[in-house]
Amino acid sequence: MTKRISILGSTGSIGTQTLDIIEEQSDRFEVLALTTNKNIDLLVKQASKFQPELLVVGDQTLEEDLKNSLYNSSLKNIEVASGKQGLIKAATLSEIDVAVVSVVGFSGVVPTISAIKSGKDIALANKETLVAAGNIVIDEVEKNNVKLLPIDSEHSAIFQSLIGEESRNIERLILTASGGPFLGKTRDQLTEIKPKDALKHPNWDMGKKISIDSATLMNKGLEVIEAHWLFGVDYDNIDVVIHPQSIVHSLVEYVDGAIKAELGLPDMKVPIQYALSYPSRFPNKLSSIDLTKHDLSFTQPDNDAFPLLKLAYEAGKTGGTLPCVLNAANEIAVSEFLNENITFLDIPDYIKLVMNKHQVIDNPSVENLIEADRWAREECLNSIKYWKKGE
Ligand SMILES: NC(=O)C1=CN([C@@H]2O[C@H](COP(=O)(O)OP(=O)(O)OC[C@H]3O[C@@H](n4cnc5c(N)ncnc54)[C@H](OP(=O)(O)O)[C@@H]3O)[C@@H](O)[C@H]2O)C=CC1
Ligand SMILES: CC(=O)[C@@H](O)[C@H](O)COP(=O)(O)O
Ligand SMILES: [Mn+2]
Repeated sequence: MTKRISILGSTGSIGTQTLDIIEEQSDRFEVLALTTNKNIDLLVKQASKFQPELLVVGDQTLEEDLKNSLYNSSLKNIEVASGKQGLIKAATLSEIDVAVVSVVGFSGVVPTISAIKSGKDIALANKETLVAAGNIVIDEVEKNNVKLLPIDSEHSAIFQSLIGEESRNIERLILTASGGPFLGKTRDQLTEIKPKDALKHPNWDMGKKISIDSATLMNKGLEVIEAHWLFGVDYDNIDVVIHPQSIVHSLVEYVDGAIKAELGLPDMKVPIQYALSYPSRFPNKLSSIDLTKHDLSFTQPDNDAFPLLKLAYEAGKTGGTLPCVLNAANEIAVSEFLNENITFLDIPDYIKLVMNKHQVIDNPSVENLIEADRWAREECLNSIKYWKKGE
């Protein structure tokens, strides 16, 4: 039977790789909806290849442009929607079996929760959704009895390492981190970092936001919180090790001392395909590794040069709206760093500033989270403006 899919964020790094897999396995999948934020040229190209029923552009001002691009073509019968409601529509289409959520940032929260409430399985790349709204997402997954399948490489590795095991036998999860492009540098050596240097990830070719998060180690902090919610493991039982080769994608240690892991070359198509084929596996010409050609090493993270990993643990342990605020302030700080309005070393300082001002709400509702996200973005931007004025 073919699986019917919506891809939220089809024009991004994960979205385009998901479509590559679907093209390679075209008898197994059917694409019913595709979404972009602004890249309507690529969206239309994707539509002509995959013939979905619905196209969505996140930026509402581009809805007319998208309609015009379709008007004089064989695609004119495709439905068009835009904005937040459009994303929800794509995530909840009655005919789909699974929503691939590969948008970036907090924009994934409401569509993901809506899809779960409509009984859809979720293939989740968008870690920010679990960071900001993990309590609600997991609640809804249980209530609606849907599958939440991780695409993030570390979480896919842990998910695979947990198959056949009882959760009470987990001693700890061990997330691997590449260390990013500045591994081994001291804080003093990070003062002159430019966005183009921070965007050069040593092992993975990814979107801009996650590439900067990898360079600051915030990506690993977000992944610790993501792992806590996905696998129900306490923060004290989640460790991070630096593994510069990104070949061991993460590990699980059990109470008897045995460790299970998933290994492979750094290639996101493997975890994407697994999320779509689960519980089965499909043969594919995906990367195969020659283990004799790789030395594997593991060291401790440097929390002085890269303070965001520790800060994310603190936010996760406090819980409530604090992880949502950490995420929102990070989204703003990363975007301001990419626009060269703040320095690389400013990123953690602004996030801490916003977190320190926040009044945490426990057991937040979706509305509480939307408000905390809005507040933290505004607070972070205002703090940046204030400090820049004083320069
Ligand atoms: N790339 C990777 O290898 C990995 C990514 N992830 C996670 O997957 C998610 C996607 O990452 P990645 O593919 O790299 O990101 P990209 O920036 O490459 O793509 C993001 C996608 O989301 C769309 N988008 C961006 N902002 C919005 C918005 N406000 N509303 C609606 N759509 C939006 C983009 O549209 P447009 O094209 O117009 O910008 C694009 O389609 C992130 O959460 C990331 O952390 C996890 C593991 C690995
Ligand atoms: C591919 C993937 O899952 C990314 O999250 C990747 O792990 C980022 O690399 P870092 O380990 O440098 O954060
Ligand atoms: Mn990852």
